[in-house]
Amino acid sequence: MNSIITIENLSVRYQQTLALNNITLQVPENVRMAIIGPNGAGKSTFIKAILNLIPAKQHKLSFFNDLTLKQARSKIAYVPQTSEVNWHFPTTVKDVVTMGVSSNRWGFQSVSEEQKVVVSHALEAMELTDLSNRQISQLSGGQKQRVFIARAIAQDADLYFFDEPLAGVDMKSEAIIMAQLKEFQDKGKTSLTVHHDLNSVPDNFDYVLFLNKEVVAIGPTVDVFTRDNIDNAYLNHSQPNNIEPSSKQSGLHILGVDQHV
Ligand SMILES: Nc1ncnc2c1ncn2[C@@H]1O[C@H](COP(=O)(O)OP(=O)(O)OP(=O)(O)O)[C@@H](O)[C@H]1O
Repeated sequence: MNSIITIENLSVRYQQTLALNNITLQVPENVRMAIIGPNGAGKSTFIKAILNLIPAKQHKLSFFNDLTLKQARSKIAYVPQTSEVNWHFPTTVKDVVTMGVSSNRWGFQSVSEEQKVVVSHALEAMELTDLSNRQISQLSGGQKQRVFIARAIAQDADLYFFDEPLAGVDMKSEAIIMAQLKEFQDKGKTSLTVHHDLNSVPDNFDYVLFLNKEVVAIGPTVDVFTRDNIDNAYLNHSQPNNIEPSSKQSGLHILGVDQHV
């Protein structure tokens, strides 16, 4: 198996909270992987620790078989939760997407004609062309998500991380985003997506990581997306005390599990 990410013994602690405990896993190349688990399971922490955005306990981590994060960084794109972005920053949709192609984050004057075409295609793919000159503060939730996904498309990475790209989005945006994940895979790329709707996992992801502070299961959707693993991830693990059940867990009800975590 060609491993695009190899992780050994990754643990993360925030003061009193052990967010991730001794994660060891491999992600194969060219999968469309969903990261699922209840609120507070450590899904966002997992992505941030892999990308060295937060400190983790001593562990081993390699990308594209044997590259360090520093060596692999130019091949990696990350789309954070929209809540982590300063939407009042005075900039336009097009300028944000242009950041995907510009090595000098704010030096748009250095963008070549070729790069402008890449930006234009990314805007088109996310159906944002008409909104190109709009300030990012004046976008709907779904449009905001699509702006950052367009930036990731423009980056032309090989490995993509999406943290809850469907949070707060309308159905149109959801369809556009899911189609884009498929397109990434068709182009040989790998994506890891924090996802909350269990019902839509089988149709949209071919690989699944069930996470609840520890790895509950990981593998092809057809093998690991089972009732037992869902129960193990959502019901059988002890939960952090500070987590409130939320609407994000509605997928559980639809699947017929009647207990809250
Ligand atoms: N900056 C922080 N300081 C302290 N604790 C934190 C911090 N960030 C996250 N945590 C805690 O770490 C645990 C894992 O959080 P994380 O956000 O990774 O979970 P998650 O699975 O992404 O949750 P959700 O589905 O609600 O987004 C939770 O108990 C959370 O409260």
